[in-house]
Amino acid sequence: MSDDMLIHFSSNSSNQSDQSLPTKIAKLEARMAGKQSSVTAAVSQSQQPASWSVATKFADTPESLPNEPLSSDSDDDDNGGEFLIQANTQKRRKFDEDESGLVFEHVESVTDTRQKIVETMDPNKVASDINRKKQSRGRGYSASARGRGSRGNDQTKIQTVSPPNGQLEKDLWPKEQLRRDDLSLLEEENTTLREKVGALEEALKKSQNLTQDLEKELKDLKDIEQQMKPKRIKTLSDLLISVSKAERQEARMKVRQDSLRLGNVGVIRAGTLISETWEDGPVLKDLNVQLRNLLETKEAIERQRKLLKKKQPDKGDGTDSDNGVQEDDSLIQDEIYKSRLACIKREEETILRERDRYELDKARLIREMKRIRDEDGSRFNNFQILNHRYALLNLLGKGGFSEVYKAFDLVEHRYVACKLHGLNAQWSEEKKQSYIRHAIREYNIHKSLVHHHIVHLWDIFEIDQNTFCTVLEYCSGKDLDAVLKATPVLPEREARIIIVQIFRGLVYLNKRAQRIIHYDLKPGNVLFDEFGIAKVTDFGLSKIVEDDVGSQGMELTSQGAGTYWYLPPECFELNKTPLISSKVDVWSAGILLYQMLFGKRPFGHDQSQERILREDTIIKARKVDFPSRPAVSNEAKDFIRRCLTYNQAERPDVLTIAQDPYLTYTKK
Ligand SMILES: Nc1ncnc2c1ncn2[C@@H]1O[C@H](COP(=O)(O)OP(=O)(O)OP(=O)(O)O)[C@@H](O)[C@H]1O
Repeated sequence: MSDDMLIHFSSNSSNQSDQSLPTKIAKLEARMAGKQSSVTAAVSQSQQPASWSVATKFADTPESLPNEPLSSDSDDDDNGGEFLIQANTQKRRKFDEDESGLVFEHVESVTDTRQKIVETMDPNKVASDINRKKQSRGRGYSASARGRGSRGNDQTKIQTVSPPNGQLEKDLWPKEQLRRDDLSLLEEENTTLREKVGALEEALKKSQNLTQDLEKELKDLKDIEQQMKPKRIKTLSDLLISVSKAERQEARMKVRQDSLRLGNVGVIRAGTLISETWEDGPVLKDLNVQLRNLLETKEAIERQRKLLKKKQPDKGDGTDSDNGVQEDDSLIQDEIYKSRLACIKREEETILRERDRYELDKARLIREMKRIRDEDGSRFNNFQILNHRYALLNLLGKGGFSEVYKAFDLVEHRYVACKLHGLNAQWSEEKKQSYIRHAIREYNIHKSLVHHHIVHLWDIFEIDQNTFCTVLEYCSGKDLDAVLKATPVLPEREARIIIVQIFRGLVYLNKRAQRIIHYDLKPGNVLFDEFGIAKVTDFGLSKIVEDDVGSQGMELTSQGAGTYWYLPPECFELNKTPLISSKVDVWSAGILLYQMLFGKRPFGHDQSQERILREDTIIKARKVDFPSRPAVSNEAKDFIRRCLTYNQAERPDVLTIAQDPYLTYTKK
């Protein structure tokens, strides 16, 4: 603040607009010089604080000025003024010193006063207020200083023109006047500031009250929210439950309707043995009847054609014209039979296609029936809320040791898939522990994976001694297994984009610091989200590739696990412990692509797992053959050949094959 004041003062002293003032004073002094003592001139001079700089300028050049007093006759001359000022130089210097001291006194007193005010005020608000005030005061002060300056000039004029009595005493008058002016100004400012401080304190008090009110309101709202939370959760889960119940009802109704058409599972008793068998529904029976009818018609027509051929007259019998007419007729008749046979063939093809569709519908129906039966038999089918946040809804499917439920995360407000791992109560403690260790290992691998083409694992928790749950990203689309059951052959374009996404996920697994071999890539482990994005899941058999693994790969410790149609020959090596690498996944992906394009697996398609092992099907899988239909591009076939390279050393690994042109898309 004192700096500020100094700036005012210095700017006040330097911003003198009336440069002619010293000249005027000098003239007056010169006029008076002859009649009055030089003291008067000094008084006039000292009354001009506003003209320091100019005075100093003059004082700086004393040698250029003559020393003798000038006559009043010559005082109209500008130079005359200069001479007089020169004569008063010493006095002026003294005044300058005094005035400077005075100014600094004022500055200090102003600084002190403002300091006291500041101390009584709120530091932040007041600081800004004072800043604002400083600026306005700065402006005001300058103006008043200028005002003072001009008043000083006026006084100078008055004094000069009609000097007051006792001129020597009047030497001190301007200083006193200045002090009084400043003091009254400061008092004025002080009062204003006090008023403002009062107003600010009032405002502060109000805002403090307001803050208190708002804090209380916030607390009340939080309390209400806390009270409402269980209600909200209840409402939400009730809604979810009613939707799920409706879905369950609809699913069962659809199964009932479909089974009326497609068939049902019946029970057969053979002594004490009860087994289930599929009983075809009327749709298949109808189709079969139609096929049989068509076959009978076809046979009848064939018979007619044979008869016609027999009836055809030998050439040369009868008249030419008769022969000609008969020949014409029989040709037409034969053409009619042929046309009818072609029509029957088309009808047959349509019915056969319908029968294929029936088989797919039947498989889907059996799958859905099984799901419903599993859901009905599940102990988690009564809409429980697990871990205080996951509302279990409907069963998605049942695996070897687990049930997967669609669920709703009441905290994150999103659908999830809850995989409930149940330990068999009959298992030994050792087996249970081994299963848990295995699941924890899977969890630890899976939870660290965050990628667009890998199903995300959100959570894991224990339900009871024999059950725990993993919470996964929910994929509302079908899995690839279900897709291929419904449509065994996919158009190449669709198959290609699926395999591209699977490789993206695999590349991610191989670019991490801790590389991972999935080891169980199969259609059931490729899921689709609502947008059709393919995601790899199930890391139950995955292997972490340790850093010190050699170029040939790591030892396969869990030989025998996995789904044999999709595993490469090295996994069936019996003479030594197999060494495996990401090339296992490359082989599996090649099988997947083949299956999507041709509707079957290239090796051991119709064989059971046990038969594949027994007959060394994969160990013999040295060459891949492609059916002639459906038509598939050579690029796709070459890519599959590269993936299914028998020799592990020659087969590309994931990062190498990821560069393959078949997996890259460029704008055409
Ligand atoms: N994240 C998920 N989102 C949606 N559906 C899922 C999810 N995970 C699994 N499913 C579905 O749940 C069903 C059972 O899955 P699970 O992984 O337990 O079965 P599986 O792979 O057939 O069995 P296993 O793991 O014993 O081989 C499958 O139909 C699968 O499509």
